[in-house]
Amino acid sequence: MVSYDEPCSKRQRLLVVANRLPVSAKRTGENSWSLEMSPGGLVSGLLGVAAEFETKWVGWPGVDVYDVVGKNALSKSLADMKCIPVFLEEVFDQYYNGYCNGILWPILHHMGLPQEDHKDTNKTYQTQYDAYKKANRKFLDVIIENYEEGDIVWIHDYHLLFLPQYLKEYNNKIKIGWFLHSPFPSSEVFKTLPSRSELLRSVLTADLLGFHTYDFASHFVRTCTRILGAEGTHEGIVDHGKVTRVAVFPIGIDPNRFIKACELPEVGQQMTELKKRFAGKKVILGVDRLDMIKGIPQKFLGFEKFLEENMDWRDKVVLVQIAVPTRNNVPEYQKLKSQVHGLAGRINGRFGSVSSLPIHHLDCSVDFNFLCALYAIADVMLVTSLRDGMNLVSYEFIACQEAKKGVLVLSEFAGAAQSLGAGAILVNPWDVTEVSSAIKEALNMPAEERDERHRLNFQYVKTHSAKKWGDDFISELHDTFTESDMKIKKIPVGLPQQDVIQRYSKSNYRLLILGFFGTLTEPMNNQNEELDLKLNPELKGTLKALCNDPKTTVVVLSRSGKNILDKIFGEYNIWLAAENGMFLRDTTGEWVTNIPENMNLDWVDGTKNVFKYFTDRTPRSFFEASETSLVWNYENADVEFGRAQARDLLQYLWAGPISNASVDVVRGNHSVEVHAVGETKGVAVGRILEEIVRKKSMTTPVDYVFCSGYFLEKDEDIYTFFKPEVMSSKLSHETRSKSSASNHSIKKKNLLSNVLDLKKGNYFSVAIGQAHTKARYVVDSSHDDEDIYTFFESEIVPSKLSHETRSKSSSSNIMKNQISPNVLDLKKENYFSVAIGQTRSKARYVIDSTQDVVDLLHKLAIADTTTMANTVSNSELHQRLAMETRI
Ligand SMILES: O=P(O)(O)OC[C@H]1O[C@H](O[C@H]2O[C@H](CO)[C@@H](O)[C@H](O)[C@H]2O)[C@H](O)[C@@H](O)[C@@H]1O
Ligand SMILES: O=c1ccn([C@@H]2O[C@H](COP(=O)(O)OP(=O)(O)O)[C@@H](O)[C@H]2O)c(=O)[nH]1
Repeated sequence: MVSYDEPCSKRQRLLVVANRLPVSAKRTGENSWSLEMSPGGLVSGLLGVAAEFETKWVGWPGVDVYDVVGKNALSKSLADMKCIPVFLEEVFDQYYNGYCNGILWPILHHMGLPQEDHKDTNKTYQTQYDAYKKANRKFLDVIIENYEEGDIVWIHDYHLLFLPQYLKEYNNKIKIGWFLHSPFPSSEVFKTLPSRSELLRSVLTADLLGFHTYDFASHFVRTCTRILGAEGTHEGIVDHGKVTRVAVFPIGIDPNRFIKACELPEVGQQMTELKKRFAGKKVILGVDRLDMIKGIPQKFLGFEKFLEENMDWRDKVVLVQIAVPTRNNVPEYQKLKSQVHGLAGRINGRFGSVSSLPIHHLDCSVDFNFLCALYAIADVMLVTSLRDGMNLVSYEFIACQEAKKGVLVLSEFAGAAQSLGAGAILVNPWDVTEVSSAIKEALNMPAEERDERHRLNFQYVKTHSAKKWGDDFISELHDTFTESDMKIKKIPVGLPQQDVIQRYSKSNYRLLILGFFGTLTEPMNNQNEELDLKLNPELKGTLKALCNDPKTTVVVLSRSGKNILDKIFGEYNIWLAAENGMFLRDTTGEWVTNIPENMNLDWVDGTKNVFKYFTDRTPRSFFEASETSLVWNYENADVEFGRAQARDLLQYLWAGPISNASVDVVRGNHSVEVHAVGETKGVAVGRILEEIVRKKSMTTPVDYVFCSGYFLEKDEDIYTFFKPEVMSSKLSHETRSKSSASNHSIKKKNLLSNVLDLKKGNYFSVAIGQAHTKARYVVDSSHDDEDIYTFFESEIVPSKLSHETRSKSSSSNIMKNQISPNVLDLKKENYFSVAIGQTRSKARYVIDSTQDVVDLLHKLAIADTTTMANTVSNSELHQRLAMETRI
């Protein structure tokens, strides 16, 4: 029975959340319940942890209770044990028997997804999945009721994959750890699971993810890279800029609990009785839940072969198998029971006699003391799991064998094989001959070898206890949370929408600088190649309204070529910068080139050949070529293969066409871009400002800037463009080499003067979904383009610049030095740079999704006509826009 220390205010509060509470309830009357310890290693392991913390358990009490009287009485009894019940009621069957144990369990244990039974429309994959989500919400509700600030929430196992996400949505500050007690399968197996991405993304919202072994952890990381396209690093998983720590924590037991139990007179008595019962025979012990993963049929087949081949052992050995009933309502488990009974009957029929049976099979659980007695008298422990998270039974056997020093025969597919492999005889349970030989070896093993093997294992079991496991996990969770908290402090804040709109409507001349790909395009899933890019239909009316507003100038900055931008934006009164500003188009549709006269483009043909070569050899990759840049994109290809190919491609490029060329190479998440030196979005903005001033006879200075998009780091100079330190920063080596650009700018100096009047709060740089950005704000998505945001900033001095980015940032600085003091009147608050979908941006603000930018643009489009712009619904906005722009 579980016991707990008295609460102590100094101890860390811990909410342990697992499907199963450590005690299971049985109704003894309307108002009364009896509680007994729940079976399974998860409970055993956690009992060793609970006393260290001020622990409360949240979980299912092992019974369905529907009546209020019963629920209240049970909750009260459980409260004494520091247990809080989650009543799963009508969702239980489809959640636990269905989704958890019928679908997830086989997948996690490499057993394949069962065929969906289409005849049973009440229990489909979808209904079970829905029940699973509902059950996770029920757990959430109970946690919310009991959560106190500062609590650590430690979630356990595959039953609760949605809980980290639900909890973070409720309160992002809750420290959440999640531990998987089962194995994690190879990505090829996990891939077969419908909703695989949703499940992975949810669990990745936790702060720390733990696995028993390195193999399981690396399977998980690899699955995330292959299925989500996330990045696996030494820290864990980086997905959309969010880092989730992944680490290995092998569980243990409380060894002293077993050692002490073996010293109890009552246990001694049981041991004597057992020895008497099996006198003259060696005892092989199996203790498993009656589960497919435990390989009980394989164990019996191995034992049968041993008896076949070793006649002299037939009446000198007995296999005692405790098969603890489990998940009785899952059809696969019912079938397994008949199969195991059939095999035991066959073997006993073949090799038994009137006076003795080779297999003693018990379909029941046994009490703790009797279990210890069994462990202590056994000569051999036989564990033949086909796949097992850890297998604590093998640890418990070792803890009880100080006197006897019996032999552990252990499946190489149990997590325990990694920790107890040195002392155990490892077997492949599928290989019946190997199991048979291992039994023989174990039974015949000399005492010295048994001692040595036992010593190794006992040492491990003693030192790697459940307490150590829990301490390690919680301390890692603390560290992870503190680190991520520190990182979060550097993250730009969410975009203050109301402020953006109010300042917009109060300003006299606004500049909206927008990225194209991923910002104004249709949602990313529908876009495979740049040639297919289309303007997000939701934005057509909005853009028209903004472009036609005489007080607003809209600029679209893109890596795309002139033709694509012309095709898409031809009808708009808009400024366009193609190929990252190498070409500019004003509102009349006239393009001007910004390519320096002496620009060397000799590298282009050779680079195209390399890109073509890799495109041919990397299924689903493609490349885009414009006059001054080339991009090879593998976002639709197999991620790992794409990354390996990208590394090779770079070797080819550096060894060949670009070895002496004046180019920048930018490695995106799923792309490699090569372009002529000197084009960043920051530089482009400088040129655009010059052109705007040249072409428009401006009487009012620009007093509001909103800048948002997915920008590569190199392009983030746009965010800091207006910051005084940057404007006055010393010119570096690279800047000097761009002197032609600077001369050009100096010539424009007078022309640009007095054109900007930007108060600090009127500048909004917004990264989409990035935490480390130069933009002032962030929204979320997947494309990889940044440097534009810092163009308008001045406090941010560019951090260490890579070989590729140095030349660009400096060239944008030179533009800033020349332009901004004269053209911009941008008080800090009047510049809004917004990065999309990134967590490492220099933008001032961060927003979660492109849709946030789309909605904001809708609101800006009508901001002058309504003071309620920030409160109207999207459908209302659409209606108003439709009227205003007659679309
Ligand atoms: O709660 P049940 O459905 O009856 O199942 C019992 C537990 O089975 C699994 O246990 C695992 O945890 C052990 C400790 O980490 C590990 O040694 C073993 O290999 C696993 O099978 C399951 O993961 C638990 O959630 C269940 O409670
Ligand atoms: O009748 C029994 C026999 C065993 N166990 C316990 O069940 C756990 C099994 O854990 P293991 O990690 O081996 O496998 P799991 O059942 O969790 O998959 C061990 O702690 C055993 O002491 C139990 O509760 N009742």
